[in-house]
Amino acid sequence: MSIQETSKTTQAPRTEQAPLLDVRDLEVTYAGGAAAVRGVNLTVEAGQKLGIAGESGCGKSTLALALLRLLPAGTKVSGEILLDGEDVLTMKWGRVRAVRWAGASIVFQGAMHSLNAVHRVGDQIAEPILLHRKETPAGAKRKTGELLEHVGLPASRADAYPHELSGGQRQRVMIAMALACDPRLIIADEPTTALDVMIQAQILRLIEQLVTEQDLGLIMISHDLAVLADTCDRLAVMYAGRVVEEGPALQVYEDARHPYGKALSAAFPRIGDPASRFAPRGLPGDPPDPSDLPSGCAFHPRCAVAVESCSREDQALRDAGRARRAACVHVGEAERPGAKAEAETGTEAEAAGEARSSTS
Ligand SMILES: Nc1ncnc2c1ncn2[C@@H]1O[C@H](COP(=O)(O)OP(=O)(O)OP(=O)(O)O)[C@@H](O)[C@H]1O
Repeated sequence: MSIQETSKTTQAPRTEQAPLLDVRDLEVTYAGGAAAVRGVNLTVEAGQKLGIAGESGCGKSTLALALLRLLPAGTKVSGEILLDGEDVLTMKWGRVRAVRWAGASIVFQGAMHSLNAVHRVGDQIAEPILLHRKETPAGAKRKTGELLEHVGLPASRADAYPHELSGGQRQRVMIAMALACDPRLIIADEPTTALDVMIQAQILRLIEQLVTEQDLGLIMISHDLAVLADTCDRLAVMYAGRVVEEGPALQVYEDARHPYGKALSAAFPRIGDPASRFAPRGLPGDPPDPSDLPSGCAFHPRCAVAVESCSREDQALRDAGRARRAACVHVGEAERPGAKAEAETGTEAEAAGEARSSTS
């Protein structure tokens, strides 16, 4: 699994070993002009777990919704979303509806809002099985019971209404529903938000177990880098609609190369470092308005090490060592002509940034 910066004109050949999901140059702009996803490239192979992290508003959910064409009418979407080699963006609607269950399915946060309060959970799980798998009612009932047991609930819970289940049980139902038509890819958008830590850990282990057993691809979205580092193989960090850093999950979490990745990671307690639990650091300022993005690198107004060119030029993802890639002028700068002078300015900017944050 990797995330790549490719030129808009470059089309990688579709080979027999094409990844399960191959997203190329994805751009999403909402009707009001918010550029929520900008030039995202990513791939997910079967059996792999990609975490997508970033502050609220950086475009994580928009990316997830775009993958299954769930965005509101009037939203402009361009690029390619190849699921098993088939472009979701150019499919006919009938095919999109089938792909939403059998190709890839989403587990949303807050199961109470996603489940229909007036229908038994079993009927809600059975519905896509009847519709897309064309099972008989008896076959759909049997499969529903199997799915519930698979996610750790007794088959008899099929008769329960959502309000009769705990938050963790409801989220298990959502996972069973996502698995109803045997998808190849699961997209989990903050699947454990609003659950207590013990239940959160159980749900994360369940998702991991199902992905491994069934050789599924997983995209897990969260603002919690620590949860993603614990669950996923790889991590992509988004800022203002772009992937600014990606690499092996633990390495990105423990040693991010992009100043935003570093700041995000510093905001969480370190595994094995109890002292950090009491000293998580915040990032001054707010993410930019996607309808009015800063010029150059969108992170430069908040960046403690920004140099003059950062307000003019955005950077592509580049090799940051140890299989990581980061979109920052300082990454790999030793080899770049003129880097020394900019780095010195950066040191001054860093000092100024520290002064700013210590006084704020
Ligand atoms: N339907 C919409 N119409 C217009 N703008 C939208 C819409 N949905 C989201 N946005 C904007 O797009 C940007 C990205 O939002 P998105 O929900 O994808 O971010 P996110 O990273 O998932 O945030 P969160 O973690 O809070 O869910 C935000 O600035 C948001 O206000």
